[in-house]
Amino acid sequence: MLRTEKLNAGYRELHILFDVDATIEDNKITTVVGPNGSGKSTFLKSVFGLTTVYSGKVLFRSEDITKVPPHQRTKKGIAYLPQIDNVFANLTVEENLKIAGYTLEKNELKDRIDLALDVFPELNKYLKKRAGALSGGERQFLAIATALVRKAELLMLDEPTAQLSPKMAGIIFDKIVELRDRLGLTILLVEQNVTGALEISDNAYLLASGRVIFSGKAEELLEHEKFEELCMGVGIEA
Ligand SMILES: Nc1ncnc2c1ncn2[C@@H]1O[C@H](COP(=O)(O)OP(=O)(O)OP(=O)(O)O)[C@@H](O)[C@H]1O
Repeated sequence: MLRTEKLNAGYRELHILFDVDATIEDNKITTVVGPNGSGKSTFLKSVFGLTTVYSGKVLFRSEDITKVPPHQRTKKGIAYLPQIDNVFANLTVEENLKIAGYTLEKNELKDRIDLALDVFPELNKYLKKRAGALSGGERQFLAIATALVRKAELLMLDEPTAQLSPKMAGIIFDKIVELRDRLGLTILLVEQNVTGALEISDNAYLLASGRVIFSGKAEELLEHEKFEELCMGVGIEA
């Protein structure tokens, strides 16, 4: 579904990603792990068009989208949910869902909201509540629900379980699996909760200092004899 080829990207003159080759397969969960500052979020932002790309390509369904602005990537079915500020805190849950689908015609909007609420029935009782008053987990539900209303096919989530209780993190992981299995979505995940994320993932990438140092099956990475060293950044040459 999505491929990057020799992607070099960063923030103006600050070069962060080096020659990143990645293939994000359809209907799979792919997790990007790596030490703090290794460029995981920058990778998601680059796929969404929020960084400076110096060279290389981003291909979505074989189309070169490297120069396509973010709002058009959204229209193509790519959703990027940053760790914070991923909902409108001052609007109600219902308003957030409606705004997400503002380009849809009325019946379709209703169908998409029904679908989102079917995946996240927990939100039903909060429709009139301000999003800012939701718990961290509920806010993640809402953020993902708005992506469903927007008809996302590739859903990129940046640390969706950050600051959540282990129980709520487990629920979020279960929902992510449901999005893959029930709705056929393709998920690209960045997580600090490495083990939890890899356990639900099909594929994995490990970044260190902006370079891919492992790519393969998630279980291969989980079972790697140097798993902890690799993921904590200990012993990795910068
Ligand atoms: N908007 C920005 N402008 C300039 N530099 C940035 C910006 N965002 C991130 N960086 C820098 O890019 C580098 C990679 O950051 P990034 O957030 O991609 O890493 P990460 O692997 O997601 O880290 P973490 O696990 O700590 O979230 C860091 O050195 C960071 O300071």
